[in-house]
Amino acid sequence: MAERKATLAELGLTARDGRQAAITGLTLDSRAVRPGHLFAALPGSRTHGAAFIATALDQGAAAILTDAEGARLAAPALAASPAALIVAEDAREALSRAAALWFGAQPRIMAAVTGTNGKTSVATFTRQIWQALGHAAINIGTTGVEGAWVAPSAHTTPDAVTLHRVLAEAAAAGVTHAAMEASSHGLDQRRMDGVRLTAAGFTNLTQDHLDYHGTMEAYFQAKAGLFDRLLPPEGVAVINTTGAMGPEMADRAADRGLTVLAVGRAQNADLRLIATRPHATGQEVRFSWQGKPVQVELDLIGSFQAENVAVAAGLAIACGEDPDRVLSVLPRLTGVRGRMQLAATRANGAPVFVDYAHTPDAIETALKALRPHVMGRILIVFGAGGDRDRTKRPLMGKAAHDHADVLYVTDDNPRTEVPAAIRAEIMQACPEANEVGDRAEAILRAVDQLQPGDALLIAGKGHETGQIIGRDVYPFDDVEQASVSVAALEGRPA
Ligand SMILES: CC(=O)N[C@H]1[C@@H](OP(=O)(O)OP(=O)(O)OC[C@H]2O[C@@H](n3ccc(=O)[nH]c3=O)[C@H](O)[C@@H]2O)O[C@H](CO)[C@@H](O)[C@@H]1O[C@H](C)C(=O)N[C@@H](C)C(=O)N[C@H](CCC(=O)O)C(=O)O
Ligand SMILES: Nc1ncnc2c1ncn2[C@@H]1O[C@H](COP(=O)(O)OP(=O)(O)OP(=O)(O)O)[C@@H](O)[C@H]1O
Ligand SMILES: N[C@H](CCC[C@H](N)C(=O)O)C(=O)O
Ligand SMILES: [Mg+2]
Repeated sequence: MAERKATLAELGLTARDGRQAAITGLTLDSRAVRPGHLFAALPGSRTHGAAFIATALDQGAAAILTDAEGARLAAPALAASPAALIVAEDAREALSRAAALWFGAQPRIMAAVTGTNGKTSVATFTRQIWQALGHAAINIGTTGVEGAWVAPSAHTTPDAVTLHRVLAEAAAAGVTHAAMEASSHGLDQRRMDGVRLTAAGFTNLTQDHLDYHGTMEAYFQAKAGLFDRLLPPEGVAVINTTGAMGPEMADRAADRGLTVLAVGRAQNADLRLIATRPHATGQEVRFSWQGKPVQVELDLIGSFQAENVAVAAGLAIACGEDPDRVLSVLPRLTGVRGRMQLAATRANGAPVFVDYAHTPDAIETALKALRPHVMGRILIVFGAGGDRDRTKRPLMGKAAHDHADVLYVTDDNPRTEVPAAIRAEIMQACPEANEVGDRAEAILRAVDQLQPGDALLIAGKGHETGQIIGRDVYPFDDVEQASVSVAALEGRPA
């Protein structure tokens, strides 16, 4: 097959001096530049991509897309090159729009969800609802691309080039519906500008990622970009108005003239969550759709999951599904890997749950969700990630102190930080905790303590399969460690 080429105009770009180029591909990583490629030299958190323009030109780049600073930084290399130079006010946005044009196809119906906690759950449930209603659907996010088409993913919101490639390949494979996670980093970095959305959802906003955004206000503004910028005027905003900062986000969407479909516990919500009744393996939930009550059985633990299901159902409805049919398939939803997952059970009946809670609010929510299921004590094993928001660490410690009975503070991806220093920051707020740096040992010790009626929550890593120490990733899986520990203590093979 002849190599595909596009003009700059076909990618919505104009070179500074009107130069033309025949583009054979797009990339934002100089290491991936091939002859004829457009290299996007983007401003980064560590360096400016302009530092790699000379290398990209040496490798045969036909065009460079950058911002004014990048053009200034790489002026000598650019002056000596025949490559076209495109200087954009926001080079990230220009790259995303060019990627959308280069790859072209997207699933016909696309929904995105943002919020501090619950994105993966909502995106997965939305995909499951669509599949149950007979559509070829995928979800894209922290756990990769899943559903009717499958691929791994390094990011919750993939970079613009990867994302648009995935959307085009999935569409070519027949996928008609996609639900994706919009992370605050992804929104801030314009990774998903160019995605054609039918609806967008919001779960909640509580503290995380202040290392990146600086303030909660800036974090909120990044998330609000989904409704301010990405959702087209005819799009529907599905908002959990009883989630933290839900009313503020609903106001933002309404101010722009978007249709708001309110979900959650508020009396006037379009899709209202009236009550939940927990039992051993799930919960009975009473919803109402525009005033008409419906009772459904959910095979999921935690009333927060009922809220996530409400956002997912709202998204499916906003994308055109019949509300009665959407509500009728909710009992078929299955849990997301590493989200309140029952990982093992001791011979005395005590369960071990693995959950991805890695923020103060998520730890509190997960522990409170477990309480109605537990007559004895709740034990928790948790840590906090290195090279991430430091200020959340004591708040995570406090949430565990306030809502669990026995605490084990351990390591969770220390990355390049000193693990003991991270643990000390958590333990400022929970000095009574047992400190066990080695995560496998912490899990074993906690499992050993389980009495009849107790439950253990292993928080923070969920579906992850590695422990990041320094720049190395060591195999580690909380679910596996839970069953290995139970087996070792019960004297039987795992
Ligand atoms: C803070 C952050 O978001 N960083 C992401 C960002 O990097 P950056 O722009 O800061 O890159 P940089 O290292 O300063 O380099 C600047 C530019 O030079 C380019 N470069 C760099 C080196 C080289 O040899 N050649 C080259 O061209 C880079 O591609 C980049 O465009 O763009 C890179 C390329 O797409 C990402 O790989 C990188 O993700 C890093 C690894 C990361 O850890 N990101 C996390 C925080 C993240 O994005 N997380 C969210 C989820 C958060 C949540 O909700 O929990 C996510 O969506 O996954
Ligand atoms: N609606 C919610 N409210 C509060 N906490 C929640 C909610 N949904 C999930 N959580 C907690 O957050 C954890 C992560 O859930 P999930 O993976 O769905 O969120 P996420 O937003 O995708 O996270 P990430 O930002 O890491 O991608 C869960 O394991 C649970 O502890
Ligand atoms: N997407 C989140 C995941 C955090 C998970 C936790 N295990 C950690 O490493 O902090 C982040 O990168 O902040
Ligand atoms: Mg996620």
